[in-house]
Amino acid sequence: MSDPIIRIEGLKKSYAGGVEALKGVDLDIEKGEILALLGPNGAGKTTLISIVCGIVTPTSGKILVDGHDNQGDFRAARSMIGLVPQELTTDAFESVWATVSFSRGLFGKPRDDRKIEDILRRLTLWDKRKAKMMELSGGMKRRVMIAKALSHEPEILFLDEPTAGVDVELRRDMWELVRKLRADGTTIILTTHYIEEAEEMADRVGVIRKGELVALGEKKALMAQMGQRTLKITLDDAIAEIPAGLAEWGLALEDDGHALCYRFDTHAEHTGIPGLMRRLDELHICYKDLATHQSSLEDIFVSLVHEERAA
Ligand SMILES: Nc1ncnc2c1ncn2[C@@H]1O[C@H](COP(=O)(O)OP(=O)(O)OP(=O)(O)O)[C@@H](O)[C@H]1O
Repeated sequence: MSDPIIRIEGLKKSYAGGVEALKGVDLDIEKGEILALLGPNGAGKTTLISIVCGIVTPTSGKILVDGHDNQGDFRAARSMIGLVPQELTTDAFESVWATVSFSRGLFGKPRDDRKIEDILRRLTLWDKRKAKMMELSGGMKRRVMIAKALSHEPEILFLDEPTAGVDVELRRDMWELVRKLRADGTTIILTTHYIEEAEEMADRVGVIRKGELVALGEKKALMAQMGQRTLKITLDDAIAEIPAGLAEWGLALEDDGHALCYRFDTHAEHTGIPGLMRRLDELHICYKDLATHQSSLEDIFVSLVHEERAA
């Protein structure tokens, strides 16, 4: 495998108040991938992004962006990165065109109107180029934030909660846009609270909890590795409660008593399924369908966050 485009080593951050926002994160980000960082509020996602983008200083640790140390060689490292922050920060009285082209200048890139036009067209903002920021809808403002972040042609784009508070339609538009950017070769790191977003978009998913990266992997592998399966047994006749004779399987009664659900670990030596089927026969509980499904990323995420509460 080629060198990662971003290498994060032993990253720690303690804020002045004593909050340990990152407790030693190691993470390699591959060129061209979409990596989704999931985590509950306050897990440290924004801190991680802000340090990589040079907005927050780490307490310790090292970050290389395409081999450039983001402290020792900050300008080279930062020029490769575009950041779309959570907050929409633009000048209300500026036009879309000025906002985006000014941003390019900030990175010392020579003026290139064709490039700005190209970016605005890709983000379907061309028709709005003369509009003032304050005249735009929330969704358009978000697009301008992305256009700004792309204005200096970065190879890496960080999106901090790109779809927080946007409606479903706009969220799908954003996903489409992110896919297009990836197809053009941009590496994308996004943080999100929406599991659906990670499931839909990401090649790899990282879960951050209390300043630590507690899970990281290819989306499908992560689901297979951490997931459990559920066996759903659809009964001929509904039952009011789970018979005592089935207690050891810890079943759940669903669909108004028409289905029994059994969660099992795919990696366990004994799944418990043969015994369960025998017991159903013994109890004369007849069923008409059996189906299993893999637990979703959401199930995995909820169980990780649950561990946090239990800890
Ligand atoms: N400037 C700051 N000063 C002190 N503490 C901070 C500062 N910024 C963040 N924190 C704390 O660091 C921890 C991590 O915050 P961070 O914003 O990185 O989390 P997050 O995962 O991005 O959360 P969210 O999903 O809510 O955006 C939190 O406990 C937060 O209160």
